[in-house]
Amino acid sequence: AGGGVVAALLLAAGAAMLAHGLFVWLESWFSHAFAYRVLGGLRKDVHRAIERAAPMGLGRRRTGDVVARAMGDVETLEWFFAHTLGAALAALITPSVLIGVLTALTGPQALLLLLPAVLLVLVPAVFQRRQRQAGTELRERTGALAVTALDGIQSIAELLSRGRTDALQQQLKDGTAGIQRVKARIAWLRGGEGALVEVILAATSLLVLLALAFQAGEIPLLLLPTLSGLAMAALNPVMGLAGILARIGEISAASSRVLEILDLPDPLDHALETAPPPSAGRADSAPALEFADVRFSFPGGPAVLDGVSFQVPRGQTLAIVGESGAGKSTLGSLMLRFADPNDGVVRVDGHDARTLEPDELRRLVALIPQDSFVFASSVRTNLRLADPAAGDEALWSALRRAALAERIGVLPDGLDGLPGDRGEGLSGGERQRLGLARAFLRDPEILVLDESLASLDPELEERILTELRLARADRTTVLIAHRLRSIEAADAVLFLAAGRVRAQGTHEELLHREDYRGLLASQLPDPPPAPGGRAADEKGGATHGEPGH
Ligand SMILES: Nc1ncnc2c1ncn2[C@@H]1O[C@H](COP(=O)(O)OP(=O)(O)OP(=O)(O)O)[C@@H](O)[C@H]1O
Repeated sequence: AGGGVVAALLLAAGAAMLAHGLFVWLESWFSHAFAYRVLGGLRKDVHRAIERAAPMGLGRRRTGDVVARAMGDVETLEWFFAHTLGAALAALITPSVLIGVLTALTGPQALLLLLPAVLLVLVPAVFQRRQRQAGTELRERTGALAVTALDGIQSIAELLSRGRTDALQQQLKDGTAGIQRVKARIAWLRGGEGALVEVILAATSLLVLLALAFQAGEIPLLLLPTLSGLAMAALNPVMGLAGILARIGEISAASSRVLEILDLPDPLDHALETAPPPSAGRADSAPALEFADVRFSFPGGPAVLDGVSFQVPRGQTLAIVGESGAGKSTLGSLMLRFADPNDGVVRVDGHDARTLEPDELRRLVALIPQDSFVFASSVRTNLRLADPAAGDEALWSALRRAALAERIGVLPDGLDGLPGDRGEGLSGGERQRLGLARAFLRDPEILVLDESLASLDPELEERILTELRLARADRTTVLIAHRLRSIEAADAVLFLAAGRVRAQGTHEELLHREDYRGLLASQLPDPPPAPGGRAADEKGGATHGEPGH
């Protein structure tokens, strides 16, 4: 009879091995497919949240840390999702089957094996609080190190010029040492968990042997090793699950960091987007751009714009001037719907900007920032950002109008190349012109230039302003400008001070104001002899002094 049982056991073991192999394979495939499906969505959501919030600043979060969250933390979650489901299934199925077989062969005392199985899963819980603390600290330190490394690369010229690279290296060293310390603590905790697991296993195998020894009369001796082997095999997958649960601290830290990104406040008010169909077309009589009593503040901050009202008729150019920090760039951000005002309305072509989807609005309005971002790619790719379908002819024409064709023409690879990793082989002004070439390519109805001509010499500035005028007669342009030449080129000037409209009118009109002349003092020619100048001042004060017009 013993031989029959052995044959049956061997057969069962062979079948179990096959089933196990198949299960591992399917599980791995399924879990990964599942994890990547779930987390592919998560990655997208994380990027969307960053995209929403980033133009107006990520608060006190720093780029390197945000990148660490979007990449490393999401990856940790991916690992967890990809492995936990299968491990949990295996920890359920394998012990149930094996303990069932053992119960059939040796009697109900085999059910006692459930006890160590439960104990093994509980081990991580003992260490969980401390693991979570260590996990959070590890994630934070990793993020901080990423910030230091990224800042270090981006500020390298500054650091070198100040002889501060030693300090950076020290910081990197300290950061790494800090991470090592936390990792050592985690290893210590894991070691404790491992030891506890080993103790439970050793006790179990001892008890199994003892139990089998007591039954020695009833069970063929030959079967004892097999049976005790089966008993321990029942606990194996449980240990696998316990191993994954041991990382729960790190994983919960990663997920709360990712959730923090997903919960970044949305600076846009989407409630009106579905309201009136914007396809109703533009109201030709309406100004291209209008701000009506707009107020805006950053979360928790003071008012940056405080009751700003102005209009720009279609085809006209408005220059926005004001001291540093007056709120000029913030005005530009609201035109692009990087944020919506707290109060008041921004209208584009007569439509409340909040009724236009951001993408739709940004087809009408384009912003050229002071530092146009140059991607680590070719000139062609960099330009096609503005118009993905543009052919070479259009690209060259845009480059010509941005006065950059000659410089790109002498590159060995032409449009396919780009000097430097991210255009470092171009001068500041050339990079700025690359940004302007994007504007020519796109030819938006409303163009906002935020100090985008600041790095150009006066001739180039003049030339680009002329090209912009020629390119599209009905274009409305907003120039955020410090330089006289740009301001003089505008049809009207909006003079902003501390978030309020100090005055508006033509440049000539505003020149009568002392504060306006004060702002431009270093660029204005010496004032004419006394009598005329003083009279103009007083007259200007009376006509244009009232704010908000
Ligand atoms: N992301 C932000 N979070 C909080 N406050 C901000 C943020 N960005 C700008 N501010 C503040 O808002 C105010 C207006 O800034 P803004 O950039 O609009 O000024 P600006 O007139 O364009 O200045 P500059 O000529 O120096 O570029 C400033 O006081 C600035 O400190």
